[in-house]
Amino acid sequence: MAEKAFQDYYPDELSHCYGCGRLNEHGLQLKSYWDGDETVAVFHPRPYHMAIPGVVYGGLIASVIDCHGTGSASAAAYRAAGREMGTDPGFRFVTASLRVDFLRPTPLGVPLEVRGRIREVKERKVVVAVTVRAGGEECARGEVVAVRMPEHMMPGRTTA
Ligand SMILES: CCCCCCCCCCCCCC(=O)SCCNC(=O)CCNC(=O)[C@H](O)C(C)(C)COP(=O)(O)OP(=O)(O)OC[C@H]1O[C@@H](n2cnc3c(N)ncnc32)[C@H](O)[C@@H]1OP(=O)(O)O
Repeated sequence: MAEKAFQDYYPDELSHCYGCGRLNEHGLQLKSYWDGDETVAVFHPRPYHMAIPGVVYGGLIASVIDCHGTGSASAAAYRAAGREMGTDPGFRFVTASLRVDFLRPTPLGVPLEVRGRIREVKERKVVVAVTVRAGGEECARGEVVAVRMPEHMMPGRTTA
């Protein structure tokens, strides 16, 4: 059986995110995995993910960093707790802060390798450093501060 991506463990009601929701047919459907102590995702930008001809749109790059970071945060919290992903109670994270540095133009037409390194794991917060490479060259890097999703953000909850 093929390895499940972190995002494949998200419950249905939390699988509609534009960047990583497996149930969002219009979204990017990013898939992230462990690779030793790092996390990795490969994303193939479409021709319309364009900034200027030949160059990937920066917002797309920010989106893949964001969702790779929050997925990695969830996986890291499970690993730190010695638990299997998908077991209850769930470690669900949202983005508190997203920083992106664009180091050079990211070429369209080649896959992007997105790698995460877990910088910090606390009870409510995980910090993930992320790099984006195209054709082996680092084109962007960023940092995601992910915080445990507040109960009031759960779908169907209307009160804080
Ligand atoms: C099986 C797995 C399931 C997984 C399902 C997942 C589905 C995911 C779906 C896909 C999602 C895709 C992604 C998306 O698109 S998620 C959508 C975009 N994000 C949001 O809408 C979040 C909106 N913001 C909030 O709700 C609150 O501000 C949050 C919850 C984020 C923090 O609330 P609150 O402020 O009350 O938190 P705290 O006081 O307990 O602080 C806790 C720690 O966090 C640190 N901090 C806080 N803010 C920041 C900041 N701006 N920079 C740096 N650090 C910050 C803080 O210093 C503290 O650190 P420390 O002092 O402990 O060191």
